[in-house]
Amino acid sequence: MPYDSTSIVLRHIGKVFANARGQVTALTDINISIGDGEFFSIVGPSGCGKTTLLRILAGLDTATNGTVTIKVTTDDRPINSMVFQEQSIFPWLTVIDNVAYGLKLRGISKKERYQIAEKYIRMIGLTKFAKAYPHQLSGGMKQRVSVARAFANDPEILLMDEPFGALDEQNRILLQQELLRIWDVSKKTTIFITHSIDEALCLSDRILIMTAHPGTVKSIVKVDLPRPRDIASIRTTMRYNELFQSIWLTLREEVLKVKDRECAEN
Ligand SMILES: Nc1ncnc2c1ncn2[C@@H]1O[C@H](COP(=O)(O)OP(=O)(O)OP(=O)(O)O)[C@@H](O)[C@H]1O
Repeated sequence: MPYDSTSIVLRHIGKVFANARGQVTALTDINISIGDGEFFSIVGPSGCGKTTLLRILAGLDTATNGTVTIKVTTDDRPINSMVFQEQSIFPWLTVIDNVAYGLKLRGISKKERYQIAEKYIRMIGLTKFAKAYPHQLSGGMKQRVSVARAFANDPEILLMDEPFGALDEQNRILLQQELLRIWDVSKKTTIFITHSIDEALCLSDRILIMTAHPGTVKSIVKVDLPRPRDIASIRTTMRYNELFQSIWLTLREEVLKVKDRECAEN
C-alpha cells in the first residue's frame, strides 16, 4: 500500500439482520485495510451490503462478527462525518450555520467556526450564499453544503453514501471535481459508495468490488491514474478505458447473479 499508515482495518466483518421472516445475512467475512488519506470507493450490485458496511464504519450499526479498527490521531475531532445521498442539511439554518454546525457542537467559538466554515464555503463556490437558507438553493447547491459541512468537521474519516446520486450530470461532474480538489488539499481518508464505475474511477485510489448478496470482497482494483485529475480529460485516456472494462467484467458477473436469482424467484 502506498500509504505511510493504515487508517481503517476491517477483520472478518459479518452482519446478520433478523426480521419477521427470519434472518438475512447482509455481509460475510469482509477483510480490508484502508490507508491513511486514501480515497476508497465501494461498488457492487444493488442489495450487496454497501450501505450496511458504511453504517458499521459510522457506528450507526454494529457488526455481528469481526472487528472494526479506526485510527484516532487526536481526541478533539469526530471519528467520522457522513454525507448521504439525500440532502441532510437543516432547513432552519443558514448555509454558514449548517457548515459550522458540527464545530458548534464541539464548543468551538463562533469566530473560529465561522472562519473554518467560510474556508469550505469558498472551496465549494458558495460564498455569496453564506447567509442564504436551504430553500433559496438548488439541489446541487444543498449537496455542496453537505460536503462542505463534512469537511469542516475535520473528522478522522469521511463516509459518503452515493452523495451525488440524485444530481443531474452537469452538477455531478462539478461536484466530483470540487470533491477531488478539497480531498487533494485535505488528504482525508474517504470511503465513497457509488453505483457508477466512472465516478469510482475518476475519484478513487482503490475500488472495492463487492459480490452479490451476501456481500463480501470480490476484488480490489488499484486505480493507477495520475493525480491531480481532471475529470473530463481522465476519461479520454487508454488506462481509464482498460480499468473501466476490467471492473465492468468483474461486476457484471455479480449483477447477473442477482438477475438470475430474481428470475428464479418469479
Ligand atoms: N435493517 C434491516 N433489516 C433487515 N434487512 C436489512 C436491513 N438493512 C439492510 N438489510 C438487508 O441487507 C442487505 C444489504 O442491504 P444494503 O442496503 O446494505 O445494500 P446496498 O448494497 O447498499 O443496496 P443498494 O445498492 O440498493 O443501495 C439487503 O438484502 C437488505 O434487504
